[in-house]
Amino acid sequence: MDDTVAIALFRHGMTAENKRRAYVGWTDSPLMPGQVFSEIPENFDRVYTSDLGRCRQTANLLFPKKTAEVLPELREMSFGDWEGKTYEQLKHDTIYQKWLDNPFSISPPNGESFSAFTRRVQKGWAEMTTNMLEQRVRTSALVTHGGVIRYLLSSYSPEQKDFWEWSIPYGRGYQLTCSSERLRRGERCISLQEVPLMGKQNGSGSNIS
Ligand SMILES: Cc1cc2ncn([C@H]3O[C@H](COP(=O)(O)O)[C@@H](O)[C@H]3O)c2cc1C
Repeated sequence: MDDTVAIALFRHGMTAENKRRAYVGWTDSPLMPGQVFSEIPENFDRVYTSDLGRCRQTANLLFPKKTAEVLPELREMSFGDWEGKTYEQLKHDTIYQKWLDNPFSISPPNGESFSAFTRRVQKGWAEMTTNMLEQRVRTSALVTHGGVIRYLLSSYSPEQKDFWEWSIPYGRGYQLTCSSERLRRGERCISLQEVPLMGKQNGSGSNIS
């Protein structure tokens, strides 16, 4: 019996805030107009999404026939007072400079610490995978954010790369194939591949996060 489960992780399409390279965590920002996503050839049993509008919007464009299940725990890290600000606007801020040197131990003012963020994402991942295993879902797609995907790949991909080593293009997906048993135990998956998209998506191909 095939005991594997596939989970494809998609980053949302580019937003205006992404384009001006502002920090956007919990701030909502609609997708840039005119982005065309081709339909995904794979027929996913289930679609999950972060609760933020840019992800819900992308989930609707990628999977127009499916109702996505919303997982608020899989939203991006909160940048607190820095939300909507760019590097140029923040570069003279001493806390920001310290954070750039060590984003895993310094927190943005009124934002989330990296450890609070990863605890929350782990909770969301556990909720999603438990739901998949209980309901015998074999293939699912999760539409989420750059930071969340980096963290999930650095934790669950068989390839052991650090958080910053992954490049996460807008609107593209990475598919993890996992054994049910390892997934249940919270262990690494067994393979990782890029999800091939049919056609092309405007505004993709950039790795800016
Ligand atoms: C530790 C950490 C450092 C970051 N530096 C930039 N981003 C990135 O996070 C956001 C990516 O989210 P989205 O995919 O919704 O566009 C970007 O705004 C960018 O600021 C970070 C994210 C994290 C977790």
